[in-house]
Amino acid sequence: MDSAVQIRIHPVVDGGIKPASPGFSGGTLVCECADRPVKVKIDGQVAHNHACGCTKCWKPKGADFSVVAVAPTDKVSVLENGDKLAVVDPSALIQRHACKQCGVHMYGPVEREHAFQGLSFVHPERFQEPGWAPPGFAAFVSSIIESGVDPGRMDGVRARLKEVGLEPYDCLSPGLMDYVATWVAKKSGALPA
Ligand SMILES: N[C@@H](CCC(=O)N[C@@H](CS)C(=O)NCC(=O)O)C(=O)O
Ligand SMILES: [Zn+2]
Ligand SMILES: [Zn+2]
Repeated sequence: MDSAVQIRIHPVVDGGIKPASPGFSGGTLVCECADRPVKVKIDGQVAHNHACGCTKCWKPKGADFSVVAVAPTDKVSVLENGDKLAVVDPSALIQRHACKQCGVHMYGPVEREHAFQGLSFVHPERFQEPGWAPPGFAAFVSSIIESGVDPGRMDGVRARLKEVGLEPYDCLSPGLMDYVATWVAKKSGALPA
């Protein structure tokens, strides 16, 4: 069997990445609960969508990666059943609000002083509407080993990511890393504000 076939990056990647709809103006994220699902509204398109291999981002069952993007926190609102939400790790930079019943992470605002302050991390695959911006790269790829992936599979995983057009990085993409470093340098005074 072709080894690529056995690699499960994520359902929205493995099934063929669908392009964004130019007219997508936002939608509603819905958790996996059949009863009283949590619903979160996002106004506008998401940005910086990517596959993330870290242990902290929510992954659907059987996937080695999450698919996660950002939206401005002021464009995020809980529509229904917010009483089912709880913050997974209050000490983390990203305050991931998960459904206590099904475990899906619904939104994760960055409130701390940070380059990403004012943004919320969301999982676009939970939109009930099509047309959201697809993932464009893969972040924290080596971190999938921390979830138990055999290190010997990494060459195949990286080859598969490249094959589907998701350049693999072991942290964020160079553009985002530069953005974060620039923010830090401006804060410390190493660069003019
Ligand atoms: N190797 C670590 C990496 C965790 C990590 O740094 N995740 C990134 C990408 S989501 C991050 O920005 N985390 C901030 C946070 O979790 O609040 C793991 O897999 O747990
Ligand atoms: Zn749920
Ligand atoms: Zn992550």
